[in-house]
Amino acid sequence: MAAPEDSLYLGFDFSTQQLKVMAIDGTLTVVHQSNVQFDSELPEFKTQGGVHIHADRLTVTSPVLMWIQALDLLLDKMKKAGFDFSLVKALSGSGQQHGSVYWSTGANHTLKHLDPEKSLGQLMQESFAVADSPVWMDSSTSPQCQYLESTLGGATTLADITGSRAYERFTGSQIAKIQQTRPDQYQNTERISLVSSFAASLFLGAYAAIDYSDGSGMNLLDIKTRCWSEVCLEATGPGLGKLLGAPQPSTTVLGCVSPHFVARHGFSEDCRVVAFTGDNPASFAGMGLREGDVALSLGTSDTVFSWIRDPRPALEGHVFCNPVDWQSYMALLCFKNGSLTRERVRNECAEGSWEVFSTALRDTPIGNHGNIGFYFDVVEITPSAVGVHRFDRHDNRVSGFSAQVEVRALLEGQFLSKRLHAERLGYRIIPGSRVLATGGASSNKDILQVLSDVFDAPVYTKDVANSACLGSAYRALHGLESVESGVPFSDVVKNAMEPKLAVTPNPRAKEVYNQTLKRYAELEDRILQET
Ligand SMILES: O=C(CO)[C@@H](O)[C@H](O)CF
Repeated sequence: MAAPEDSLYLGFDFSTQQLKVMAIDGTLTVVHQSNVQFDSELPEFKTQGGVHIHADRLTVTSPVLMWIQALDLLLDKMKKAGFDFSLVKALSGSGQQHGSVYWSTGANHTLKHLDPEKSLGQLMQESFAVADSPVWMDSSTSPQCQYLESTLGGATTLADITGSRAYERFTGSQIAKIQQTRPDQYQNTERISLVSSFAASLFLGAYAAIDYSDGSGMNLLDIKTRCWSEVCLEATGPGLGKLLGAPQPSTTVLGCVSPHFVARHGFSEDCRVVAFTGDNPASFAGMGLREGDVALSLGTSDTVFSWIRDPRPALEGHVFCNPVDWQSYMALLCFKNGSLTRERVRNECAEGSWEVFSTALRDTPIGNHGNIGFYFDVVEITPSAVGVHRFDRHDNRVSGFSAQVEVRALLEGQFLSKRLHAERLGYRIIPGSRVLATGGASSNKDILQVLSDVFDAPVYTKDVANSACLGSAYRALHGLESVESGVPFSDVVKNAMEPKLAVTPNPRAKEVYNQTLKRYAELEDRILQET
């Protein structure tokens, strides 16, 4: 039996700007990392931030052959660094969500007969009916979104089935646009993959299934039956079910790595390929979330992941099948007004100093004397609103707060919004619930104290750089072990770097914020009606 440190597990992340890889051993220790930056290392594709923004400023694509050549480059880099591929027992990965790849007729045969004497870039030049894959930054498919929602009977019906209302970046509308505007290329397509299942297909040497979790980001999968929704397929394009193949659980071991990788790079022929998934589901796995947990990534925009068992899809946010527990779900909410808004208020109300900002939080009471603020410097995603709106304890609009009250109103408002919208999607604070905070603001304990008080839960911090890669490597290990023993993911990662307890909620906070949350929801509705 190989010692744990002699067995390696790989996690790849085909993200927007780069291709990354992380290797862990059987003790979950990271033993190797590498990456390929698309713009600088594959300049012949002339991308900016890994994409091409077209003249209409709405269409955004990435060259699929760039992703393929990046994989050739990355594996060569690893070999030059002395990485021993023969120790890899399983690999998995992730891809930017919603992007789509259109394999041309005959590509499956090419995948099954990859000459190890040649690179993937040389072998797959003619394998794609669409050279420029639409990616998640595209917003050119509003007509297709409107058609899909109206065909389904409205946004709410579509959200109830697929976990989200129609979004321009979601794959269903992107496929519909290709079919309508490039019928010859659609006709020459024998398979459609997501970026995640496209990457898995390269390693597998055959078309890989779309997994339930990343498939939830297409407006095509019924997230309760985990099958394609026939009505959504019919509203999108002819013969689409056959082109997509059947979706599979995210824990599926798809098979062994293609002979191309054995002969060309020295992989073991027994190395298993575990289904790839979306970057956010992979990050969810990398953070080691468990039922009742909610994770906040506090960055330029703030992202909220929560583990939910009973989903309540809404017109905001997204419910995806859970990548590590096929009977559960994960919710994803995006908030555009994040750190830039926090920095603006720090500059205007705290002399540009985080220390003065923290003092303001320590010197103002829980509940902020009933003052509530909404700070949408740019058009917010959740909810769709804009502008700064302030209310006093009697729900009267006011034009301003004192500097210290403004600082607390900003943070209470941002965290009340996150709790309100997460609960609307089905998140529930249960005994043992944890808030996991990552990103820049998670280093400020006074900010975390407000977060802990609003959620009435302890806040932990965890350095989750490259969480999508790490989550993919964990999933590779779990996929292999679950075949042999059915062990749950949480058992496989239980020795992973435990998050660090940062703060616990003030006992008085629960009563205050349960009341404030109701007022916040009513005032948000008022803003939405007025604007
Ligand atoms: O569109 C998104 C999620 O819905 C983005 O987070 C992409 O997954 C980034 F690749």
